[in-house]
Amino acid sequence: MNTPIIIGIVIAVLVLIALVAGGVALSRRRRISLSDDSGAQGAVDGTTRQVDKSGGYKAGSGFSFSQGGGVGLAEPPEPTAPTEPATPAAPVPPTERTEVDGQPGVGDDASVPRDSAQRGIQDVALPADEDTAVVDDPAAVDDTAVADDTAVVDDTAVETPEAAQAPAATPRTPDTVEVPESPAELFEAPAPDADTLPDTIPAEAEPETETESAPAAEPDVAPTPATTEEIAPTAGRLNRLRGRLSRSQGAIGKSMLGLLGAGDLDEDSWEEIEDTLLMADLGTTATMAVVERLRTELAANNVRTADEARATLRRVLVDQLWPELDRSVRALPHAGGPAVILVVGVNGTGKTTTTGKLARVLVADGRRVLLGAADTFRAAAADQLQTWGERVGADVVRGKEQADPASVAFDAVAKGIDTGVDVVMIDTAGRLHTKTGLMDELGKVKRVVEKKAPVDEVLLVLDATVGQNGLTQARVFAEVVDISGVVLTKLDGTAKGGIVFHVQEELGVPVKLVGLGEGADDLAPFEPEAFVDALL
Ligand SMILES: Nc1nc2c(ncn2[C@@H]2O[C@H](COP(=O)(O)OP(=O)(O)OP(=O)(O)O)[C@@H](O)[C@H]2O)c(=O)[nH]1
Repeated sequence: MNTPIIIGIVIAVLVLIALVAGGVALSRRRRISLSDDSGAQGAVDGTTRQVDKSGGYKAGSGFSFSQGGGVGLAEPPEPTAPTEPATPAAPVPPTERTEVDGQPGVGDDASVPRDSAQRGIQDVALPADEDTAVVDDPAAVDDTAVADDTAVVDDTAVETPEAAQAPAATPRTPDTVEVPESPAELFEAPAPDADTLPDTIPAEAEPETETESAPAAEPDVAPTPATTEEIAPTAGRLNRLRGRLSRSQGAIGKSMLGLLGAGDLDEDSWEEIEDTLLMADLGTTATMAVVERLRTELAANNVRTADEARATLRRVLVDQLWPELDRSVRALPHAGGPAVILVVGVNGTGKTTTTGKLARVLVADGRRVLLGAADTFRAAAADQLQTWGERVGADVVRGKEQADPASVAFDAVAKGIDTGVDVVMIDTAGRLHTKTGLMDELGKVKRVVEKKAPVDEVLLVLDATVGQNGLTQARVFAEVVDISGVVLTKLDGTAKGGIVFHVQEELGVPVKLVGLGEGADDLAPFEPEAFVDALL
């Protein structure tokens, strides 16, 4: 063989080797093989972190409360403009009801309410000297939104409390509360569901009739009974919530880890991963972001083992939950007045239950809590709240059925200032005959309360089991009031825990609390790391 032929053969072999090597590298970038190396020490990034596989949600640090500075009204309602999320999501204009699954929508009611015909928004009397505070802030009042707000205010109708002189509220430990020695006691005697508790409202506790012309009577404050149920220490009782996210764990965590650990990740696998996330209700934006980051990180970090993949998945999911957001509930008193929390949402999402559960946590924390039953739409709602008040050791201000909710809310805040409580929590109505009626009423409740004290926190309660409809509801509420936090309830009853990602993405507002059951202590602070650990 002559030399040129030998050189040609060598060059051909070299080219062939280069092509094969290039092909392998390319295929490795597109397909990621994972071996089951769960016993191996050392994970990606050199850490040796052991991931909790128990599926337990451990919000070990308890609830975080802070002082608020007041939450303003949302921008004057642009009828079709959705609230701008912090991270731009595909703009979806608020629509009328879109769901077809029979779940309640904003302003819907399953049956025609018995008082729908005569119900309207009534005028509430306000002190004259405080009117200017609101008039000064044109954004705070949109009288076009509340048709009968234009009526003349009767200054005599509400006694003006000495708000400025109200003593600064100091936390105290209620002496009627017995704290159990061990959280185990709570397992032995779970709290009954509020809905199933007997109606304990005595006949004489029925509120006085409120009329526009008559001077407002002292708000009807339901007295706290002498003894209350035992309240669990918040830190210990959160252990009870272990396993409540098991359905979402199966749908997100197990599915994702199964796919990532199955071996070669080709395009079909990535499509399956995408579908898994979408089916768990993460929404398109969060799903695409998670998939994109997973692809990049798995390739860049040369992830090869299932443990490494799990660590990567955990990091990506936690980051997508915006762990840097402030999730403290603004429930601490300030500047001589109580914190004011407005609890809003459609009917049946768990507003009253959440109000009761949160009041329970606050009371256990040594705070004095006053509850305002501004859901005057149905008497049972106020009764339910009053039952909660009795359980947790909080007074309740309520009005007559069909009383103006804004008036009840105003009375509650006034009473809270007078009596020096730490926090006033106002439970609002979740239904009216029309969406417009509900929103007008809610906007008015907030504006009227703000004549007395700033609203520190507006908690939107969403039912995690209703999926996309919850987002539609959320957008409608966000148009009317500045939502400062979301409470996602019934996460125990759904495999779609991914809604947490979607809600935050959509509203740009942090999920602060999660409801994980019907029990009095089944409310937990939302912690991204603990939540993701519970899923994986
Ligand atoms: N499984 C589960 N059920 C919950 C949770 N939170 C609330 N519920 C239940 O949901 C139902 C409705 O709760 P409510 O608190 O009455 O809801 P609401 O929003 O106040 O309803 P309206 O007063 O009609 O506006 C009750 O049976 C609660 O026990 C939760 O986190 N998990």
